[in-house]
Amino acid sequence: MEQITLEPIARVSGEVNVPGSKSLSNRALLLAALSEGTTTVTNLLDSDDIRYMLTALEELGVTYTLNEDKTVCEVQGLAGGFSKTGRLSLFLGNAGTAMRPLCAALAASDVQVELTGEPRMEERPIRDLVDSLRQAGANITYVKEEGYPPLSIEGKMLHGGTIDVDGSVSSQFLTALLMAAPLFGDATRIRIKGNLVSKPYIDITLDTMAKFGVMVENHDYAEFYISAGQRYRSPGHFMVEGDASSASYFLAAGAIKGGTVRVTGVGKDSVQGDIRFAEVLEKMGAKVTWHEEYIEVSGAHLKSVDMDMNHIPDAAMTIATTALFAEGTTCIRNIFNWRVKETDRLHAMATELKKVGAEVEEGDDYICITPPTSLNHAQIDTYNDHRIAMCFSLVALSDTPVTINDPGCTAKTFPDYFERFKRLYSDNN
Ligand SMILES: O=C(O)C1=C[C@@H](OP(=O)(O)O)[C@@H](O)[C@H](O)C1
Ligand SMILES: C=C(OP(=O)(O)O)C(=O)O
Repeated sequence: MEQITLEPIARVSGEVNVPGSKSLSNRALLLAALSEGTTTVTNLLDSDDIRYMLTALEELGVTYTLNEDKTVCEVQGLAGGFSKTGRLSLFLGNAGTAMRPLCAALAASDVQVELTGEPRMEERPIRDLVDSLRQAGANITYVKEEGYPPLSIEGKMLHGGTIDVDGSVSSQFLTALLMAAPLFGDATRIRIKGNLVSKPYIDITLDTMAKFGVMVENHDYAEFYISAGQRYRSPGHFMVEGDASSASYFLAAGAIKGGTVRVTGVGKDSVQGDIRFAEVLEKMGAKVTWHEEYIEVSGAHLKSVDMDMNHIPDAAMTIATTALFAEGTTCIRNIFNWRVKETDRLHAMATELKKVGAEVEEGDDYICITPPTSLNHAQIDTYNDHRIAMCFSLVALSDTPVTINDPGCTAKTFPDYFERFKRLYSDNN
């Protein structure tokens, strides 16, 4: 197994431009494919999750060209759903933003397809989405275990109407329904059951749909209405913002060992909820400058926080390792769905934080972290979870090295993370 050891880092400062947002890249590619007209997507993320979407679209008959560094993609829209004869099998790795939205769009298309993924994808729930699509008439069956991929889909015209969806496990189910709704035969009313999690991702969905010409009525995140007859139309050009979750590691580094770190590619008006990670750093005592073009963080004495972080589930993991540098006990609450992502993140984070010496309380839906007086040098297991690899790189901002097992797992969303992280301190140490 590959490993990387980061030696203690005395100081960080400088500017980092983060790669394109995973959430926006996969939404834009799918909607460009369903649109009338050609869309040029720029600042596209080049990572595993996006490659799975691109490969699936190609196999579904979508024509596109990619530039050399794969950050510009010109997509010829289909002006409606997918249509392909013969049975297809599409492998989607562990990309939730490909599996869930494609499931809905394909259920409403003229295709016969099996959706498969990595072993962990077969443990990630999808029942709430399948149940809601079945209300619209979808024909989807579970190939192995009930409620989980792989899925066999006999696509057909879905009727829309009133659909209930449980939003308490993943917002991606609602995102998938919303994006597919313009393919349905009728107007669609979506009613949310349970407490909708990760709400800001719905804002990303609605904003992207609006850029592709489809308007959704949002009744306080409890009910959504998509009127009949709306069709996706290419905006011509779609610029993907930098990834706000990827920004969190650099911003946290600035708060812990700045100097000042400026992250460009995302700014105060970003559509991504994860920019609110910087508000948590502010609460912990860091100085944050919010600009249209960048977010900048300077180091300070950090103190603990006790917060509901349901709105920033991905960036909240970065708070768990930032907590190692804060005075007092930090609690991250209302994060039950950490357990159904790339790994059981609640348990994995608790296990790895204990290895570096932290005192950790792992609750059903929360984690509390009390830092030790000095950190241990540990080998961090990453469970094929890119975010565990990235957030534990922050341990090197102490006076102890850190060894990260399988650092290549960052390829899911940030293939050259460790090179970019090193650039922040190689000029300063
Ligand atoms: O819609 C999206 O782009 C995402 C939604 C979130 O998932 P949940 O809604 O399952 O929390 C987030 O964790 C994931 O990385 C991306
Ligand atoms: C939860 C994540 O991914 P996915 O889009 O596969 O759900 C993530 O990137 O942290």
